[in-house]
Amino acid sequence: MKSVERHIADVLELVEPLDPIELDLLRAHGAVLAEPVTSAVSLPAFDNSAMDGYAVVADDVAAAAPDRPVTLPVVADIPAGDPGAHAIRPGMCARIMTGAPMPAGATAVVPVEWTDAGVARVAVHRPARAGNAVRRAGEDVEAGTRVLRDGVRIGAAELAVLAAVGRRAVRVRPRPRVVVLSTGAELVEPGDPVGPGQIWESNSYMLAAAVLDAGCVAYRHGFVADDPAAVLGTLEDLLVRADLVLTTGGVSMGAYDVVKEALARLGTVRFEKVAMQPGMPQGFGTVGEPGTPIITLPGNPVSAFVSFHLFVLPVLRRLRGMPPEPLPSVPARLLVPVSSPPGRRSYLRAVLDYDRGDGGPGYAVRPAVRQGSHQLSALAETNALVVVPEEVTDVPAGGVVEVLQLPTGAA
Ligand SMILES: Nc1nc2c(c(=O)[nH]1)N[C@H]1C(S)=C(S)[C@@H](COP(=O)(O)OP(=O)(O)OC[C@H]3O[C@@H](n4cnc5c(N)ncnc54)[C@H](O)[C@@H]3O)O[C@H]1N2
Ligand code: MOO
Repeated sequence: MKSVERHIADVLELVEPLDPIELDLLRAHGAVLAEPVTSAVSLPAFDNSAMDGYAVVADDVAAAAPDRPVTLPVVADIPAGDPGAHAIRPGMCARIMTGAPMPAGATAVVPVEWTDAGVARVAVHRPARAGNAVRRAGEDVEAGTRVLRDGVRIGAAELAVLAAVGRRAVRVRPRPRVVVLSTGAELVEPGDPVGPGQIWESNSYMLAAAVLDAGCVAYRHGFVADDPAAVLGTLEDLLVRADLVLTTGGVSMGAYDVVKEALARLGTVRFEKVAMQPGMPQGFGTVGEPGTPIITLPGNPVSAFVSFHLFVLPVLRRLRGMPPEPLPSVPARLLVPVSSPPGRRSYLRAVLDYDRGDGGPGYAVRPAVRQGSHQLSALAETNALVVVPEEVTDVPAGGVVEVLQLPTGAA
């Protein structure tokens, strides 16, 4: 059987990073920057006040005290947005608001709370040192410096930086578009009545959500019946909107395994067994012209879930122009013993938490009791996968295992 590593390497070969495009700021949210961003200007662009108060010459208020306030005439009123043509001389002050440009000659800002808030004249009852509550030009960003590097995911903070340096649009690798298609004659749309032998379809919902959580666009196609011609026809229709196609079901040894039957004929999709549990039957290749990558995941819901996180997530990262890293992993102490079939690497659904026992700082992990490939309820309660290597069949409680942390939500 094929190793997990070999399969990861093979599916990664399917894709290249998507070509960069120019997107307006809000549309760039969630995309990955495809250029380093340098600021043409300094931020702040001008010296300005950090507080609502009075711009003063610090020496003038050096001796101010509650019982000996210093009173100064207020010669200007400077709101934020003021073009900044004001100046003061020693013995004067200007009322100033947060973000307003410092008047020439002023060396400090006295917050309004340290004064009587006067309008024509103001009594200052606390000294302010030179530079107090003044934000200097360039102290955030100096003109000409790089503010964002190529390859970062554009989230809220990155959008703020882009807007603050005056960018309206930016060059990015867009969110990959992923079509999700389930197959199976037994599948019924959730909420619709189920007849004998039928089940409510869940894989396409799970995968569409996982795709969204991975920062991509998901098109859930629902499901097609167990008919190879229907599968091929549906795929052809969906390719126009896909950077990647994901299917579930129909890849094993069954007499009606339509995905395998339909795609094997094309000669561009390989079906293999990977030495893992769950997720053994896997397929990958391309469909259509010029060849849209396709990954065919097994139909058992837990198998599809685990396979997505091991194989599809790195592919999505590469499409986005990010390093195709695996899930983050940590060592953890097992709270219960586990077993695993020989020759296959097990991925056991588990709850990872801080070690609250005698294990000292670190993690402890409790695998779910229900580890069947069809047992979805346990999956919903877990946040991690315990890895039991191929050559290991038993690990006692207290043993240290590698644990993969599952994503917690939108990325
Ligand atoms: N003789 C063998 N039988 C099986 C083998 C094998 O090696 N030899 N492998 C088993 C393993 S492991 C897996 S995993 C499954 C994979 O089967 P398929 O990918 O062909 O999936 P299906 O047969 O279509 O379905 C399997 C199972 O999952 C349910 N299912 C499928 N799609 C959905 C969906 N969209 N939503 C919810 N549930 C779904 C389906 O009803 C079946 O119960 O094969 C084993 N058999
Ligand atoms: O390998 Mo299958 O994926 O166990 O159920």
